[in-house]
Amino acid sequence: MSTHIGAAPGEIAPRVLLPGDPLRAKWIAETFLTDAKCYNNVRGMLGYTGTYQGVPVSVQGTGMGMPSASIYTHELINDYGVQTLVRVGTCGALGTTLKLRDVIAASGSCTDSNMNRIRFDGLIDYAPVADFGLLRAAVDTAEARSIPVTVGPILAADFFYTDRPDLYDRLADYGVLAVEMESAALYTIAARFRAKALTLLTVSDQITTGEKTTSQERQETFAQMVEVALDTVVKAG
Ligand SMILES: O=P(O)(O)O[C@H]1O[C@H](CO)[C@@H](O)[C@H]1O
Ligand SMILES: O=c1cc[nH]c(=O)[nH]1
Repeated sequence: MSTHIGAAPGEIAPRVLLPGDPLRAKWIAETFLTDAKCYNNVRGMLGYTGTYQGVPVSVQGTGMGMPSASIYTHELINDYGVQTLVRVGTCGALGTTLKLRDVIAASGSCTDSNMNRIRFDGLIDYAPVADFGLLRAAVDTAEARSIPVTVGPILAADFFYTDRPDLYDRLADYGVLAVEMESAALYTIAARFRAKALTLLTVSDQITTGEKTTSQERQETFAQMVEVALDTVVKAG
């Protein structure tokens, strides 16, 4: 086992889906995977491995925010040899174009986090980006399933409750689609260790209009995003 994951060697598949919510991990495993077995309950951060279309796939909760997601990403890659990581998260849509339950594929991730400023001594604004093969596979897969997906940059924020909503308006002016809290760390750590990563999101909150989905819906729905993620890891993992 690693410091935060209780799996034995070989119990985690090379392809992993990453929801922030551990109970979404349970729902995904029970709903979409065949013969899913729980391999982790350390800190209640549930992880499962099963098969999808005959291919081994794991699903691991990461918690909320970049420090937590960084721990799971680092250990999955370095302690368990995971090669392909697709986040399946929720987000707040910026601007007015995207609606509740729309699906986004994050081509790149802006961030207000200090993590990469520390990594690069504050001298470089590193640009965390998705793996192109995964992004292309996700777009193809969504098209084959007739699921509309919007591709573009997002913001990975350290704040859920922000004091600076004006910055969200400015980011929307610059084409940033949505805000969530993990993608920049996922993309950066995957790049550092030569793994492949992508973030898929479903709009759970419309920041501009104030519309929201329920916590039950955040935990146990958003099937279209999960189907695209599973097809993507099987096709391009
Ligand atoms: O639904 P998840 O995957 O947790 O993602 C989003 O939801 C949480 C905030 O409610 C943050 O983790 C944010 O990134
Ligand atoms: O507004 C939102 C919704 C989901 N996740 C976030 O980080 N922000």
